[in-house]
Amino acid sequence: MDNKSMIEIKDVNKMYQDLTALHDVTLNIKQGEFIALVGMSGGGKSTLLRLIAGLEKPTAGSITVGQDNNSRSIMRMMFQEDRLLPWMNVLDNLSFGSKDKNTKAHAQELLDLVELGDYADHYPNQLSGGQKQRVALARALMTDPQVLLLDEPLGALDALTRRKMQDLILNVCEKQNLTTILVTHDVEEAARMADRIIVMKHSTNYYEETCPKNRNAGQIGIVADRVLGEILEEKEIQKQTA
Ligand SMILES: Nc1ncnc2c1ncn2[C@@H]1O[C@H](COP(=O)(O)OP(=O)(O)OP(=O)(O)O)[C@@H](O)[C@H]1O
Repeated sequence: MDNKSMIEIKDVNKMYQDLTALHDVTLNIKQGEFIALVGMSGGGKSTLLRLIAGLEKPTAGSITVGQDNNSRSIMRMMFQEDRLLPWMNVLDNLSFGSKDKNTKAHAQELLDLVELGDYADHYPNQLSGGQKQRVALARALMTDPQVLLLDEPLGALDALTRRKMQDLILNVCEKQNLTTILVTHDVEEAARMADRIIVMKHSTNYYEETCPKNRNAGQIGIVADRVLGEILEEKEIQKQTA
């Protein structure tokens, strides 16, 4: 693994009985890079994320995360549902399980980072969907991860809140220099947020699109259209081979 690589995925295959969920995936993800995984339903996005997280093992190939062997501890995952504990206030949700006296101060810093500094003593049922997701993001950052895995975290939010969350996540990832992998169904979200978009495919193993830096709305639209074109083409190929 070279110095700047954070995640190396080499010739990865994943079978579930006789179903091929992933076929020969090779990807090199650099430290600080923001990757979006998109593609047809069933294309293997969540499978790849689970393999990277170490929740499942590849059938063949290898995945290396970080520069040392203790790689799993540097990753945190965030899901569509916030998974907060309803009987604990926001601060306790973040500091739960730790006896370190600095933990609450760290939790408060992270709440400030996600713009919820004044909500430490609120309970989850007193928060909006977007606020709960911001708490979930702060909680994911409690152990100072280097890699953030996001499985459709904004899927349940309305369009305006979703847009605000996209900016907030980008801001947080940049400030914390996180390597981030986002699974999303929304090609525009991918085109807005990612440095690189990976379209998961079965006909070939994947298609890749590098996004321009400091992109404007027009460029986001062009990238989103191109990515959508790739997904539709894959859908057509699958229809013909079915
Ligand atoms: N635990 C499992 N057991 C058997 N098959 C599975 C399992 N997990 C995933 N699969 C299959 O692997 C393929 C890829 O699934 P995966 O959930 O990774 O796709 P996805 O791209 O994330 O889909 P979606 O966009 O619908 O969430 C699918 O055909 C799915 O049915």
